[in-house]
Amino acid sequence: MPTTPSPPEPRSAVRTLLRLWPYVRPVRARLFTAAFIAILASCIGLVIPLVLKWMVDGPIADRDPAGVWLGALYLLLLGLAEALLFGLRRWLVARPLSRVEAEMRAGLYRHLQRLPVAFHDRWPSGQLLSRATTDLMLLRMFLAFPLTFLLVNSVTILVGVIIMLIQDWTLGLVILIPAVPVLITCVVFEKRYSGAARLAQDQVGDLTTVVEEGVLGIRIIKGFGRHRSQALAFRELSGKLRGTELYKARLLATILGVIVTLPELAIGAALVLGAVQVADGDLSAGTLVAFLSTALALRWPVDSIGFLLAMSQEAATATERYFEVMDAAPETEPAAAAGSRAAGAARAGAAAPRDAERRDPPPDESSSPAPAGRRPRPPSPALGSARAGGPPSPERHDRPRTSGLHFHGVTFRYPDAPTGSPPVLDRIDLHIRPGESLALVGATGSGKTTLTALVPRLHEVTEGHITLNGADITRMSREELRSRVAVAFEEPTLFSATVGENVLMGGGTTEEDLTRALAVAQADFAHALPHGTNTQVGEQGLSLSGGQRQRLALARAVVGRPDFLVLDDPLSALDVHTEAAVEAALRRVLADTTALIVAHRPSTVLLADRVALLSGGRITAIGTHHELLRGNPEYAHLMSGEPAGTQEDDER
Ligand SMILES: Nc1ncnc2c1ncn2[C@@H]1O[C@H](COP(=O)(O)OP(=O)(O)OP(=O)(O)O)[C@@H](O)[C@H]1O
Repeated sequence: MPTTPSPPEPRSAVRTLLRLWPYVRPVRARLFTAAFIAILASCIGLVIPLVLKWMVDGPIADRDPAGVWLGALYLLLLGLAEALLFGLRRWLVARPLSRVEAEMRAGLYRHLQRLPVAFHDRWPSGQLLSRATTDLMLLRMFLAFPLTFLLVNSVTILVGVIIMLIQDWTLGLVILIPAVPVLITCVVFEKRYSGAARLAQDQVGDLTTVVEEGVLGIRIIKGFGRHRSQALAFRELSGKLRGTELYKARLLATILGVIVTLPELAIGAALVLGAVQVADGDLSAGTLVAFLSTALALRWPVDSIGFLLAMSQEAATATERYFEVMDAAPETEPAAAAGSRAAGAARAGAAAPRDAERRDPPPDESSSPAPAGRRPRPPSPALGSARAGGPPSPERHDRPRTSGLHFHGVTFRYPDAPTGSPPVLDRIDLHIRPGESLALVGATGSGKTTLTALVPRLHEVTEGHITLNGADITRMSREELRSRVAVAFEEPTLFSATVGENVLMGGGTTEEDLTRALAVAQADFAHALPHGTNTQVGEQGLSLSGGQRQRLALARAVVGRPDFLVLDDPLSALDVHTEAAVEAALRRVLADTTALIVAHRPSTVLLADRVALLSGGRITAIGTHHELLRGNPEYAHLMSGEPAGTQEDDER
């Protein structure tokens, strides 16, 4: 399982949160209006003690019932206005903030799609899922509540303290005494809480990964009776998370204890001191009532500082975690991609120059003749002349033109490989001629899958380069490259969509494309499904058999009539009869498609014109199946499971 990448250097919560500005900017008018309304509502709350003072020193002291009723009416109106304004604030922020959350989530998903495979190899899926769900929810809550109320409460406390100082400055100073210890506690709390919040959110990510693996691997877990050990692993992780959450709760309890107790003590002291002053006649009873009412009105703004700071810290951590992904560099597009894209667009409707390239022997074609008896080929009935083609991209002329798929001195090392370790692929030179299919054979772990992944640029070569009909693949836009190269992997991944949608993901658009591709892949079973090709396949296609999934993946690879096919052991899950039928259909497709096929079995090798043996990171032998079988002991050993009776086929 990939490990969680370590968090970056800590930076201040405010600086981190400021990175949200581009997302908040479009709704800033509503947010500022809402904050202004909340400040207004909060300050109206502070007027209530002043009305009380007027009532106590005026109508109540004068025993004037009409004045008391008027005062009560004022209080009612002020209370109503405060409630209405707070309601209006909530209405103003609810809709725009859910938009901010949705935009950020869409941005994250878009970016994840553009990140290279090497990034996904490094990052556990649970860490990405938790960023897209829990972290973004925390951010929405922060924008809706703590962001506004840290401002509103600060202004309310400031205004309230000024009012109290104006009422009686000595009592005001008594109330202010706890300010210093409260501030120090807040600073200490923030530091400790930020570490705990980060740990908890990372642990949520790890837990998500375990849940996801448990759900996706449920067959293995049940098959091997591993549910107890899996539950134990889950319990251990959730125990760790619980420990961190309890630590957070203890920190929060400490700050709340300080924040609530000290101001209460100060209010108590002010009450005693004020009562003495009233008794001495130095202070009016109304002023003391107003003073204490103001102090009590400030209790919630002060008490809430603790959890507002905690929520802000969690939001800062969520922002940090969000941007760790957003800051990762996406796959780069070459500068020439724009021109190439235009060329790609033109390809659909233009005559096929690749066909022309095929007609004109490429420069090196003479030096590496096609296997006897295989050329010239008739047009394929399956793909025929309708196959998409187009004018050559400008960059096709950058290098000496070699048609087909060409590996030029390609070396590859995984980015996370230990330094000094030998490369997985070492100076690979391989040429697959236009229309030729080449089988790649090698021991397990020799790098076959890695080599095939370099063609659609799922990984970038470390050294050397790969060309398609003479054009360096790094100089094509990915869009163009992937429209020309189709892949089918040994593990056929399907998506929660209909059979038809899964297949047409490969590029075709029409019902005919779909029917033809299903026929080529011998996947006609799809028509017999309850809703035909509109039948939903379950998550990852798990409602289908392995062989059915593999055939649909194959149909997806051929549906777009690609120029280049890369097949990674595509028939491994098929029974012998289906395999023979798929092979027969594939042979027609391969007749004019340039193909690289990873093969483990002679039956798959026999689909290809030539075979290359990959060993120790290098191509150590190349020739026909028969030549290698006779002349290469390693190849003969790898193919030694060959069933009797295939000899005749070999001679074809
Ligand atoms: N994402 C990765 N990061 C680091 N190393 C990897 C990664 N994927 C594969 N490898 C390593 O690269 C080597 C080649 O793996 P690869 O999957 O290409 O072999 P293969 O020939 O296709 O094997 P098989 O026939 O078993 O499918 C192996 O040693 C493997 O451990």
